[in-house]
Amino acid sequence: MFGTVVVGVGIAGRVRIRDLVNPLPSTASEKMIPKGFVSRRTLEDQQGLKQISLDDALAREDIHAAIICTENSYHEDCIRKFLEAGKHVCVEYPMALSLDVAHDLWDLADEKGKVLHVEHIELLTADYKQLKKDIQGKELINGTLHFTGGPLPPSFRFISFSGIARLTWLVDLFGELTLTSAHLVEEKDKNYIKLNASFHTTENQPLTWIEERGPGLSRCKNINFHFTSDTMTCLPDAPREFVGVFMQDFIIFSQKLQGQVRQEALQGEKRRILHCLELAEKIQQLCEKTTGSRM
Ligand SMILES: NC(=O)C1=CN([C@@H]2O[C@H](COP(=O)(O)OP(=O)(O)OC[C@H]3O[C@@H](n4cnc5c(N)ncnc54)[C@H](O)[C@@H]3O)[C@@H](O)[C@H]2O)C=CC1
Ligand SMILES: C=CC1=C(C)/C(=C/c2[nH]c(/C=C3N=C(/C=C4\NC(=O)C(C)=C4C=C)C(C)=C\3CCC(=O)O)c(CCC(=O)O)c2C)NC1=O
Repeated sequence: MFGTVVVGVGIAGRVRIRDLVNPLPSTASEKMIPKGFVSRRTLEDQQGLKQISLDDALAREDIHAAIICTENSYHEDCIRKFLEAGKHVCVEYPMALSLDVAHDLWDLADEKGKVLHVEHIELLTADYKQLKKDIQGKELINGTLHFTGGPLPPSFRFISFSGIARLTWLVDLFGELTLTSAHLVEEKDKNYIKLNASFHTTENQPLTWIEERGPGLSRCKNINFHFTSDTMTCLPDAPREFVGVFMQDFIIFSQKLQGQVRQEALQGEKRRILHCLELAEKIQQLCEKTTGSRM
């Protein structure tokens, strides 16, 4: 049994509390025992769960794992504290805001012999699983993934990190990428931002990622993938799965704690996460170079 706390009570944190309090019967998630939640604010009970202090969460011996759902700017500090206290960690993406920090945190997890799991629910949606199946075996000529969404607060940090889910899609679909260019358009007074990043696949085929955020833009992903066989211009519309994406991720985390995930799978996942963070960092550096300012 693994005593577990949720840290950070925003949209993701509330969903995590829901899943922790209602594990899916006959899955590894049943071994996770809710012990409370941690927040910088003083909050009333959440879905029957009590608030506890960060210090208590770190010190208590009946707490073995933390699910970190704070804004991106707090991930590093939170992960470090829980790993140092000898707890397993599940963190919402992006795990860190630089490649160095990410390496450092994995090293700390290894040193402590604890699981460091990074949520990537974008790979668990029914639509994505269908897309991956549909693309299998096709030869890419070129492609674009264009995301739009509402503005994020500054604590979600640079757009290539807050939007790492789109990068993760491209890498999971087409393999490791090489960045060829990155360009940022920002209209701060309008709360509008647009990133345009270009890559080559290992086969030298071009891919473009556009991440656009501004008031009135609804969450949407547009694809335009040209293959030698055909062209895909919309996402497949797969029926919703019975088990929600955050619950699927919670089960994977629980399986990792129980030693039920193979080493090769863990290593592959870590390699993908680090590769995406490396690309995100290179995009940030290139954008800062071209605008000449830190963002
Ligand atoms: N919402 C989602 O569907 C997903 C979120 N994530 C990740 O989860 C993390 C958290 O994202 P969200 O929960 O969506 O963000 P959010 O803005 O709802 O919550 C983020 C943090 O803000 C704090 N917070 C919220 N309202 C506050 C207030 N009025 N005063 C002080 N603190 C407040 C919460 O305690 C929480 O720690 C991010 O790293 C994000 O990238 C990842 C995948 C999906
Ligand atoms: C309605 C308002 C709404 C908000 C404010 C929201 C926030 C939100 N959703 C995210 C990802 C995500 N959010 C979802 C899904 C959901 N997330 C949800 O809050 C709900 C209700 C679903 C619906 C099932 C998924 C699958 C991702 C992963 C990235 C993606 O594929 O878009 C992220 C992480 C950063 C990012 O990838 O953009 C944020 C901040 N999502 C929303 O849908």
